[in-house]
Amino acid sequence: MSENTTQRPTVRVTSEIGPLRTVICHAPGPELLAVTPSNREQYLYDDIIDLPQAQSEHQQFRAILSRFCEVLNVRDLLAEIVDEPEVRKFLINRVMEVAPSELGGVLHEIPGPQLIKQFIEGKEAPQGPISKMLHKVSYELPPLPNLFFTRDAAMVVNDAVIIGAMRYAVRWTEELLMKALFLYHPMLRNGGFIYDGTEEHRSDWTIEGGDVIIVRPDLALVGLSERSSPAAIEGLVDGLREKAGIEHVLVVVLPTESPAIHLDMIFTMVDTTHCVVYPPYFFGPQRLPVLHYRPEQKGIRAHDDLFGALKQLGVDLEPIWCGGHHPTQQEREQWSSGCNFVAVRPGIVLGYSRNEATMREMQDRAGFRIVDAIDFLTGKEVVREGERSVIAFSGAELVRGGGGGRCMTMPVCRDDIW
Ligand SMILES: NC(=O)NCCC[C@H](N)C(=O)O
Repeated sequence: MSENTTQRPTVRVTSEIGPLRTVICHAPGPELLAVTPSNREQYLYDDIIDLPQAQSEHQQFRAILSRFCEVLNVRDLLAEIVDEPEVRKFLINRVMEVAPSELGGVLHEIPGPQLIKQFIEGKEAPQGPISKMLHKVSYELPPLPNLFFTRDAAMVVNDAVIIGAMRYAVRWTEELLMKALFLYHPMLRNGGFIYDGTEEHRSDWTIEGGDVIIVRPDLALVGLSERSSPAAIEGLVDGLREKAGIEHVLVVVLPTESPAIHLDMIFTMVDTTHCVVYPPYFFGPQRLPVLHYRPEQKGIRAHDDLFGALKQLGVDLEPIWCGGHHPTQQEREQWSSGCNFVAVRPGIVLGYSRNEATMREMQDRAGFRIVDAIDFLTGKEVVREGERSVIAFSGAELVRGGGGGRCMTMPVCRDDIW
């Protein structure tokens, strides 16, 4: 196979909002059925998802996206490369390191589509007498119920790629699937890895995509969160400068105990001039500290709020308050991914319709038109470029997985806007 880094890159992301051209998603599948009330915490779930309902919500989400860009699916992309001996060997050997079992030899013999199915949906181990008696199931290959949050296990920054170093082992196989795609898939040629989480399993060296936000080609926000650690962020910044031209990193320091696992659960950009935020974390005495890190100078400077720090770097962003101005609604809607929008054009974003107070705020304070997903898909409502709109889709089941529109998309190509 030809090397994915020797030809001109096909991936490029220099902002959060530039016109989206290509995005990677994963339609939730039977892997979600592995989650039960007794193991949900281990699988990083707050609740149990109804699969058919989640699938239909996700289908609607992808249908909206596909009106604006090419939507690639993890399964299809893997299917297109898995029969290459090098890819198959990479996947099987590396997955066996993460989840060792007797299966290795068997996996080499099974057809490509079945192999991918087992990697994603997992493979139950035969029940022994104790498991039978105790009504327990174990897995030889772990299922990946968080894979539909494609944002987290890989990130494109400019022309280069970060492979996540996932905080919890239940998401480690996701890193490998993503790495295989960026290593071998001809549609995903890139400028190389800035950081490769598959080589990094120290528990205090972790970085996940929900914590990486590209504001400008030279400026990234990184959340220091439950999921992304100081050591990994420090390890990342030199690579961000050398491989991706990032000169400024603003580290937003989230509290250790937080309803937000990632930065993108409290902050997303929705236009060149606007972002949606969880107010208590940015305004008032509980606001989060921000550290300005300049890789080139190795220096660090503390700021006491994000907006001040951004202004000093020439970024003037107007915050829209998630949940509006009522604390109860702010908290409720933050929980249901009310800050978590994905932009398909500057000023055109997708978000969960249940977050009504946030939507009203976007309408009243920033002139966003609220467009119902069905009306958009049936052509009853048209979204025009240059006219601010939020396409509101239902995600009552999807949200139980712990994320929203941004979490469910990994942009691989956006037009530059600055
Ligand atoms: N960027 C995001 O916030 N992604 C959501 C990930 C949810 C998933 N259940 C997790 O806990 O990892």
